[in-house]
Amino acid sequence: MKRDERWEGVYSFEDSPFIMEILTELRDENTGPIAFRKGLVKLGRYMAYEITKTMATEKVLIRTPLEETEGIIVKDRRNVVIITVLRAAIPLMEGLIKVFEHARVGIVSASRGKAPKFEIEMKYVKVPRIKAEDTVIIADPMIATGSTLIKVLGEVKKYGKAKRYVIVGVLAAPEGITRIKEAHPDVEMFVAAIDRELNDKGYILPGLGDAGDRAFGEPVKV
Ligand SMILES: O=P(O)(O)OC[C@H]1O[C@H](OP(=O)(O)OP(=O)(O)O)[C@H](O)[C@@H]1O
Ligand SMILES: O=c1cc[nH]c(=O)[nH]1
Ligand SMILES: [Mg+2]
Repeated sequence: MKRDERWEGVYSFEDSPFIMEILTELRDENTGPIAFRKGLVKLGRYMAYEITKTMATEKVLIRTPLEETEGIIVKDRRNVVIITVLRAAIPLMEGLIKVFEHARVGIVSASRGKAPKFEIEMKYVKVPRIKAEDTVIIADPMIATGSTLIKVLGEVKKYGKAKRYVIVGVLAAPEGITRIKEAHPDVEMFVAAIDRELNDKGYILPGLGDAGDRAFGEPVKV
C-alpha cells in the first residue's frame, strides 16, 4: 500500500505486484466478461485484506488445547457497512465481503449521463442505519470525474455519522480524486492504481474501458 502525496488519505496498491497483475488482466481488451468479473472479485478480496491493516485491533485471551495465550481480533472488521454502487461494484463487493463477512450492505444505483454535464441519475437507494463505530466502505471500481461518488457520499451521510468513510476502487483519475476530496475531505480512498487523466468523454486513460459493460455486457435502449 502506497500513500499518494498529492492528497491526504489516498492510497494505491501500485507497489503490490500481485494486485498489478490482476489489474493488467482487467485492462487488457482481450479479457472477456467471465475473467473480468473474476478479476474484480479478486481485487475486492485482496484490497479488503490490505485495508484490515488500517483497522483497530484488540487483544484477546484464548486457550489452545495446551494452554492460555494471547491473540487479536480486528475489532473494526465487525463494524463495516459496504455500499455497492450499481452496476460495476457488484463483483467488487463480492470480494470485499469475503473479508468483511459481518458487513451490512447498502445498494445504490447511479448512472452517469453524457459529457459535458455527466449528470448522475440515482433512482434506487437502500442503505442500513449507520452507527458511530462503523467503517463505511463505498465500492465503485471507476472514479472518473468523481460526480457519482460525490452524490453517493452525500446520500449515504444522511443515514448516520460513521467512524470512517472509505472508498474502494480499481482505477481513479486525478481530477476525480481532487473533486471528491474537495467535496468530502473526511473520505479515505484506496484504489489499485491512479491513472493519468480523463478523455473528453470522461473515460479514464489508459483505464480499462466501461467497467459495467465489460462485466455485464452493453445495455441497449428498446
Ligand atoms: O466518476 P464518474 O465520472 O461519476 O464515473 C464513474 C462511474 O461511471 C461508471 O458507472 P456508469 O454510470 O457507467 O454505470 P454502470 O456501472 O451501470 O455502467 C462507474 O461504474 C462509476 O460508477
Ligand atoms: O473510464 C471509465 C469512466 C467511467 N466509467 C467507466 O466504467 N470507465
Ligand atoms: Mg458504465
